[in-house]
Amino acid sequence: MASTRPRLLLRGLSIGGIGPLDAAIAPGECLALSGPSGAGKTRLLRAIADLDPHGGECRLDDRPAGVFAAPAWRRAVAYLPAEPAWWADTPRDHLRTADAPAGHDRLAALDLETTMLDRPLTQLSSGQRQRLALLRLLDGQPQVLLLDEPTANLDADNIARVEALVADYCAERDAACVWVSHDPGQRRRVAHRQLALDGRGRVTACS
Ligand SMILES: Nc1ncnc2c1ncn2[C@@H]1O[C@H](COP(=O)(O)OP(=O)(O)OP(=O)(O)O)[C@@H](O)[C@H]1O
Repeated sequence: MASTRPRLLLRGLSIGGIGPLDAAIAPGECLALSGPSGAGKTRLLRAIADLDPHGGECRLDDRPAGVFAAPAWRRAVAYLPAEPAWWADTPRDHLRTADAPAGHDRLAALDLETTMLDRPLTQLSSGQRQRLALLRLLDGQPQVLLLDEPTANLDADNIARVEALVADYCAERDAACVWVSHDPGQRRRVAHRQLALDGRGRVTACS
């Protein structure tokens, strides 16, 4: 981690009775977020991405979210939903760097064929779409990744590929990551620190 100034700073973040959450995530650092189903993990990620009204403060490199235009904040602090939405027919329509070397490298890193880029999304498996959604997210070159169970539909080999790609991206770009996972083994593998919510959305444990 190149610097001690937080990439992402959260102060008193709350939404619908969930929180408050305070956290400082350094460049290159990954924070795992866990808690029972319904605890509020998704709502907190959406609050950080400024997708829903919330309380508290989020800062990127010490700049408050309020000084960013909403689309700029959401590009820099990018949220990957557990069930990503698609607005066009094929993966290529969503990927700016599909034909660039970096785009090809990332496809290969996730064991995706380039021919897949032109297939209708409706004809791809949920695991293929989940990996493509991660590529779409990285395409925007975010400084913070908010990952909501990004390997939920994947087998062990592809889980390892996703974990490696995210780790490489964060290390290369000094990006921060908040990774929601129900898998304790995955949280230990990917995260430098962990934070847990109880069933009522309060922070109960940090490590
Ligand atoms: N837009 C919303 N407005 C009000 N309540 C909501 C909204 N979205 C979800 N909820 C509720 O807020 C609580 C937290 O939901 P959330 O999706 O954040 O849980 P989660 O911890 O991500 O769960 P899971 O592990 O099952 O994905 C749940 O009780 C849910 O029903």
